[in-house]
Amino acid sequence: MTVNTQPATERPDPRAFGLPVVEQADIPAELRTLVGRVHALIDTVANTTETDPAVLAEAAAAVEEVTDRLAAAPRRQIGTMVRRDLPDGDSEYGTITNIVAGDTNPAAPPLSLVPAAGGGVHGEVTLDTVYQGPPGLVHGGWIAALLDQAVGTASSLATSPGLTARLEVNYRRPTPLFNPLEITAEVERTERRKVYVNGRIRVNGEVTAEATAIMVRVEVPE
Ligand SMILES: CCCCCCCCCC(=O)SCCNC(=O)CCNC(=O)[C@H](O)C(C)(C)COP(=O)(O)OP(=O)(O)OC[C@H]1O[C@@H](n2cnc3c(N)ncnc32)[C@H](O)[C@@H]1OP(=O)(O)O
Repeated sequence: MTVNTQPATERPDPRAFGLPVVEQADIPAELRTLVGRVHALIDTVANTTETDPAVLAEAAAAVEEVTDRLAAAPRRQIGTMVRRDLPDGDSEYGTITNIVAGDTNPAAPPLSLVPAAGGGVHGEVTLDTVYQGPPGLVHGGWIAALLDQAVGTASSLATSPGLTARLEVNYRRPTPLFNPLEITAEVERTERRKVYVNGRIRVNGEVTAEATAIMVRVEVPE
């Protein structure tokens, strides 16, 4: 039982599987601004107390008009990947619309995970009411989603990309909205294609949720 690390150069290039790759640096700043404003729109619509039918109808028409204008351009191919440079000089691929970490997904927080000094990955994210479950708290499914992303990224960077076969989440304390969530994960051991990974979310240094996972590395045809 050893932790087998694999250099980034041996990771499969998504283009070999017919998946387009976008360089993160090539995503237009204006698209990033649009993504941020649409996220703010989601949060605002979810929380508005506006009841004037005329105001609401006008807003819906304005959103429809913008949607139609953007829909005039072709949609991205499903499975489009983004290549990101990491601070340690390594790089990673992720799906560009990933619901947790996707650069162009307005519904994503987004969570950015980078290699941690002591091994594994870490990231920080603050969630608004878009992710609310119980009053003032992060939805349990979203806690699992954050942890799934963290264990998946830790496994991918330490070995090679895989799919989550098993994810067990222990919800120890409520995870609050509007507080920085510190997310960490690291590989414990590998057995053939199975990668055993642990992850956790901390708020003010206290663990609110932790996960154990088995990732199964995808087989890359020779
Ligand atoms: C930088 C990029 C970072 C990306 C991060 C992304 C994070 C997000 C990750 C996800 O959300 S993935 C989406 C959710 N997961 C899935 O949809 C996976 C669905 N399941 C499958 O596709 C297959 O079941 C799976 C690929 C997991 C395994 O099928 P395989 O046919 O490839 O594996 P196989 O059955 O040959 O088993 C290989 C080993 O894994 C073990 N295994 C398979 N499924 C298991 C399971 N469910 N639990 C425990 N072990 C399992 C199996 O016993 C065996 O162990 P041994 O080597 O000891 O014989």
